[in-house]
Amino acid sequence: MNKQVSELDQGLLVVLSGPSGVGKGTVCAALRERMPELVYSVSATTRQIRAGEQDGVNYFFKQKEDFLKMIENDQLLEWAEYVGNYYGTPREFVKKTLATGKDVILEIEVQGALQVKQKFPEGVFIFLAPPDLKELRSRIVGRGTETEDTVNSRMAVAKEEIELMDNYNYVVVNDQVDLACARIESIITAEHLQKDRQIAKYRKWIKEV
Ligand SMILES: Nc1ncnc2c1ncn2[C@@H]1O[C@H](COP(=O)(O)OP(=O)(O)OP(=O)(O)O)[C@@H](O)[C@H]1O
Ligand SMILES: Nc1nc2c(ncn2[C@@H]2O[C@H](COP(=O)(O)O)[C@@H](O)[C@H]2O)c(=O)[nH]1
Repeated sequence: MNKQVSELDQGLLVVLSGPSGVGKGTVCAALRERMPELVYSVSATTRQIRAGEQDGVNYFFKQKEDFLKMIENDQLLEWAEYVGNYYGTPREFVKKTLATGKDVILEIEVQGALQVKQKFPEGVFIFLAPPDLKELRSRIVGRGTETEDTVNSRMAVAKEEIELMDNYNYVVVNDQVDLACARIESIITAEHLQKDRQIAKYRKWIKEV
């Protein structure tokens, strides 16, 4: 693990959230190619592994008992039950990575994002939005991973999630993957330049001189 930095130089916690099928995974993967320094937090889940997914890469796939133990032992920064499965962010990895000055990105659903906001209001909360709901359904269906029932459940949750957009700092429409990535990259760059973060550092230096 890299050296720890002072509290003022900690990395940014970027939370990319939004309805299932909007393209969080796709945009996040493209963003990590553009910004290889951005560290992706691998979540834990109890859902079944999909074809092409790898344990420890896409998710840490857990039995329900093991996931519940992680909750009991306070090992998760946030967790949520989503359409019949549990999902959560391992706390220690995020904490340690931010402490080395690196930015971390979480790709999570809305209940979890709101929990992170409570605990970590200085994070950057980005809602990835679909161009419209018809396109959202066609992306979930087009991915070919869900039954008709789970498509309907995910769409029902999506409508509730869109109502919660107001809790985020930014809304980025994922009309085209490269455009969405460019918008998110600009947000991250701007957040690093945000004046309160800069002022705190200069004040510390002035005190030290
Ligand atoms: N801008 C886009 N235009 C068209 N299709 C897209 C776009 N972004 C993503 N997709 C497609 O939409 C589908 C869903 O994308 P993806 O799996 O990344 O969504 P997600 O938000 O991560 O979903 P989940 O939350 O369920 O994991 C995929 O088939 C992906 O290729
Ligand atoms: N609250 C959390 N939500 C998470 C986490 N990891 C992923 N997710 C979200 O769950 C849904 C469903 O994901 P899928 O892989 O089954 O399609 C989706 O919105 C993910 O973003 C997490 O750690 N916490």
